[in-house]
Amino acid sequence: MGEAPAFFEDDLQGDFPNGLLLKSKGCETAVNIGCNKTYVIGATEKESACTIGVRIFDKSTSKWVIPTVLGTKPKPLGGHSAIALDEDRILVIKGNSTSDDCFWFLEVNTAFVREQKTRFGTEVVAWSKGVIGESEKPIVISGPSGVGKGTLISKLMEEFPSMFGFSVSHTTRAPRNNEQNGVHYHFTERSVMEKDIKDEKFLEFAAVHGNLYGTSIEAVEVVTDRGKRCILDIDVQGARSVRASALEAVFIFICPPSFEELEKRLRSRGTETEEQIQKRLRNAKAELEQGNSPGLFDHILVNDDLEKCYKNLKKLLGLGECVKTTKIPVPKLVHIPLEHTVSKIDQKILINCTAPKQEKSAPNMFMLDLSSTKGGAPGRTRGLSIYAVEPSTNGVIGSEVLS
Ligand SMILES: Nc1nc2c(ncn2[C@@H]2O[C@H](COP(=O)(O)OP(=O)(O)O)[C@@H](O)[C@H]2O)c(=O)[nH]1
Ligand SMILES: Nc1ncnc2c1ncn2[C@@H]1O[C@H](COP(=O)(O)OP(=O)(O)O)[C@@H](O)[C@H]1O
Repeated sequence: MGEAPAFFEDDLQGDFPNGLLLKSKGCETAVNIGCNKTYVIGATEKESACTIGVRIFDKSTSKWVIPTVLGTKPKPLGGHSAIALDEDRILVIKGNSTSDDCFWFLEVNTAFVREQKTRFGTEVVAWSKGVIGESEKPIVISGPSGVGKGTLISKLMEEFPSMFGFSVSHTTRAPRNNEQNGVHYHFTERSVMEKDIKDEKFLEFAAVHGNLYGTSIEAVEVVTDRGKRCILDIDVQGARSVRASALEAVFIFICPPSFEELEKRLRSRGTETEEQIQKRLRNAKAELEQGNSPGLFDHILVNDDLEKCYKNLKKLLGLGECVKTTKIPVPKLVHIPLEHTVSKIDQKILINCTAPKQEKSAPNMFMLDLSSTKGGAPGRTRGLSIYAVEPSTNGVIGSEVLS
């Protein structure tokens, strides 16, 4: 086990209060959670190899513990501050970065982390990136092979390119002639995908028609980070897993007008061998039955006439005839300098930026409101809002909403 950093060794003797930023030296911060645990977050070795590691000092045993770290980590930090929000989460603010990448949550005792502790039999921590503002719920589209899911999704993305983004799944099946890696699917080896599943990189996965398919957490996040509404084309088993996950979504099942029509479409597409068609038709029977499972899908659409079905799909997504396709405005970016201090006031964090290079006119105090955050590891923590605030003699006055 590594030695305690010099600054920290001294502090361990002292009795420091819970829930406050303690000290930051180089790339490390130490935060107390409860009576017994201190989380040290930051660079492990040299500055150049600055990877954000996490170590836990257990005061009851006087031992260091290296936890299993889950979730997408923040990119190496030059410096950061950290503050305990409660017994469950630590807020980490990256210095010298903008508000689209500076707020991170290290979950230490959330429901997800507790579940993973039982699973791994180790200490577990999980990263979740904080995202400013709300985003609309992802849309899960399921239905048997050949029913027209891909066709409907393509129409939606063509008509509303700035509004929707497709979650690119991973699959072990071979690409079809017209399919591009990274666009239609991430085509991957089974062993690689199995390892990634083990490493908790997937939101859901299923074996479908003899191949593995899965939605990586990253696939959904790259879409939502761009401010777009994410569309997932996944099978019924996958839909069930997403329903059980922390991801809130709208679930739509697409039905064919008849089994004969489904077979006709599958054949006319001409992308499968006869054997593959037979397998897909056998599976379609079970999928159609499961599509009607109570509580699984929010909407069922019959894809008989394509235009009619597309119109109904748009209607249930709240896209009337005259919906504008203008870009959703990107929230104004706030720059948090390397030098800043943080303090906690209820569910709000006051960030005081003291960088000398700040423009005179630029605000240097911000309030980060966490009261309506949703989600969390294994995905993003959403719903943060940030305001510029001005200090006054009797507290904080005047605020400007930035997002
Ligand atoms: N669970 C799950 N199913 C997926 C995923 N991606 C695709 N599928 C489903 O896998 C099935 C087969 O997909 P594909 O091989 O592209 O064939 P197609 O549906 O006939 O076009 C379909 O039901 C898809 O909805 C995924 O990431 N997870
Ligand atoms: N409403 C419809 N009427 C007739 N053909 C359709 C309809 N919707 C889709 N198709 C066709 O059926 C085939 C299968 O559609 P596709 O979108 O690939 O299905 P899925 O993605 O569900 O497997 C395609 O050739 C497509 O052009």
